[in-house]
Amino acid sequence: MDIKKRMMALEEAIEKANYEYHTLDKPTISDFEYDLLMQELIELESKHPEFKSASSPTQKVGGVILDKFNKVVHERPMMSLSNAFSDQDLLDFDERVQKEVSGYTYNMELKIDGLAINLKYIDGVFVSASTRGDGVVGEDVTSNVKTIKSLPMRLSLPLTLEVRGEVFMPHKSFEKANEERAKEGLELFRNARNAAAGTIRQLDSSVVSNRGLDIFCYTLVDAEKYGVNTQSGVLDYLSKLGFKTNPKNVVSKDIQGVIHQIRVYDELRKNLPYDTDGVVIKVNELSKYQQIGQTVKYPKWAIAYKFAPEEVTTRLNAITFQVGRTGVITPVAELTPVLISGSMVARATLHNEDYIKNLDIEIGDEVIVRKAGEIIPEVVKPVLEKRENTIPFKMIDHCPSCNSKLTRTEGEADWFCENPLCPAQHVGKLIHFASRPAMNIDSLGEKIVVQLYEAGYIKDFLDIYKLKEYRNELIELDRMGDKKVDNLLMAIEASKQNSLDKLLFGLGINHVGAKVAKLLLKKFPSLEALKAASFEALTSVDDIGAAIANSVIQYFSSEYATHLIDTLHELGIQTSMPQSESKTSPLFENKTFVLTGKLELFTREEASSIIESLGGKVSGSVSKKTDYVLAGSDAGSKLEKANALGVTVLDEQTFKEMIPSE
Ligand SMILES: NC(=O)c1ccc[n+]([C@@H]2O[C@H](COP(=O)([O-])OP(=O)(O)OC[C@H]3O[C@@H](n4cnc5c(N)ncnc54)[C@H](O)[C@@H]3O)[C@@H](O)[C@H]2O)c1
Ligand SMILES: [Zn+2]
Repeated sequence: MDIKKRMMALEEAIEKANYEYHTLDKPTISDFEYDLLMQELIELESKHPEFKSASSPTQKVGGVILDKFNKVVHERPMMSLSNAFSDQDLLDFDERVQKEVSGYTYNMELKIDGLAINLKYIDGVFVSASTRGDGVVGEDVTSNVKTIKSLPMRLSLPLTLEVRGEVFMPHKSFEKANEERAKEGLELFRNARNAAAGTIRQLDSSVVSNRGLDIFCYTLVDAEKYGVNTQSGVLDYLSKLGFKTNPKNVVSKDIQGVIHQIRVYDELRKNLPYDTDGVVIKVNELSKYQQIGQTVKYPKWAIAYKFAPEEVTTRLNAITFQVGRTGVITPVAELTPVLISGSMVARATLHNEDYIKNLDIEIGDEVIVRKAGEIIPEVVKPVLEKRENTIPFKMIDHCPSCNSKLTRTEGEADWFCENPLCPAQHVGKLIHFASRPAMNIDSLGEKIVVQLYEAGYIKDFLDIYKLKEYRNELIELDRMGDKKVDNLLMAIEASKQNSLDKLLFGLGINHVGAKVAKLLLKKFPSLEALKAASFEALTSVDDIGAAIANSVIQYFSSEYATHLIDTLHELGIQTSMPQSESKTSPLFENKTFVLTGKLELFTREEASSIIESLGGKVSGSVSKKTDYVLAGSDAGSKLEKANALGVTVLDEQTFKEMIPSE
């Protein structure tokens, strides 16, 4: 296997997951799967540092910051935690700590599955709250956090301080929120963490106040300034000041004690009224932190032990089939609903035909289902001892949507519907096209796509742009009305201005993910140029291999592609990158930039797209490989690091002057 390709594929998969999880609050893979991808990438990077990219997700904290909130620069970065999955990982962690310091103990806390929030108090009065964001810049969510009843508005002492904690949604609130959403016909929250994150990042505070969020606080920034010397002491002190802290923390004198206590926590957590996804182990003595140090992403004096996914037994009542946008058929287990890790599960993936056959799963079996604070639960195996009156599984041979005969290529696991007119595939493609990372037509969600498709208004995404001719008819549709239709039409018109890489990604060409779309357009800055590109020309682009090239050629040689390009012209949708964007500049070409602080002349997106369009790269963290750091006001640790490494720091004015004029 080509290691470099694998690393790039991992990066792309992790970045997609990060975006869906941290920005959209709508993950599509489980935390368990995510952690596996991340572990694999970390391992490959340590074996092949030559292939490690400066912008690797292993070097970055969390997500993108939403524009709808004001931005807040954290005076002290809000970091992530490194992970442990086994006793051995914990022993290794302890060994690393021992190399740096001695005479320490460990404080253990439940890892609450919510989102980290930074709280500021001045003279004992609550003033503001922000999300972690990318660790350096977060979102101002003061008015939403204010609605949390257990958060003290005034402390028992008139202190000025910064406290951090986890905002979470207790199971009761989660169930109530989903009941209400079900009544209103809204999409359900997938789990309590996503519900909490989605709630905190929504604009209407009155909605937030009804959602029953709660908070456990665990960090006091610069605690030693307040005469506190241990992490367990921080928890006591915070509690005295009036903060809610989690009472289950335990101090352990060594790593053996930690390993023992984790077993206790794993039992205990099953009966808690909120989700936990692990245990956070921190060196207890704060004075040792500096000596032990930190990486760009996490402190070395703490680690998060992640619990193995929770497994539950239930009955498999039926197996149904889903058709994806590429025509792939996925068997789905229809289960007797059970509560797993705090959410009700009624369906789980069975992956493919071989998975079911290899595990010997039959309809009517009691099955073990796994889910760890996560999204798509999976059937782990049947309980064979309990088998009674089951029906053997038989793979279907015709598409459940269009009834075409299914095909399966030798050596591959999946069955496909290859009918280009298959309705289920069309709907899947339309949903993908409108999704945020693609054309970002916010008001064109899954339900509306299905509705418009079934009513015959959109068959193909080009039809989306013709919807405005049917305004009056659309208003008459169920659950529509003029306001909704006008919003929809406006969002559609606005999407015409998107840069071409979003459109190219939205086309859903096999192997052309968001990152590959950008790479391709750098060299071939229009759909016409892509259509004309030869196999050799395509594969001459760094990181573009034969599979991608073949897939692009196949797509653009179809009659449909010619029709597509013509129609896009007629509709007034860009099929080429703006002129200036396709020029490169020697000052930018192959240079790596890092942005930090508050920019005034440009938004971060503008600065990034200027850099990328001129041939440069934008990375999230400063390293020796960084060429320039563009620093706005209030720049923090990245600026310090740049200075320490001798990286050139630009102010905005200088940066502006570097941009070639037309
Ligand atoms: N499913 C997906 O698609 C997807 C995508 C991205 C991330 N994730 C999940 O998020 C994780 C990575 O996110 P991360 O960078 O926030 O790391 P993390 O969740 O592993 O650990 C850091 C976070 O733990 C939280 N925390 C809870 N209790 C704490 C305590 N007592 N003390 C200190 N911190 C505490 C804080 O919010 C802190 O920011 C992944 O391991 C995965 O589980 C999932
Ligand atoms: Zn079909």
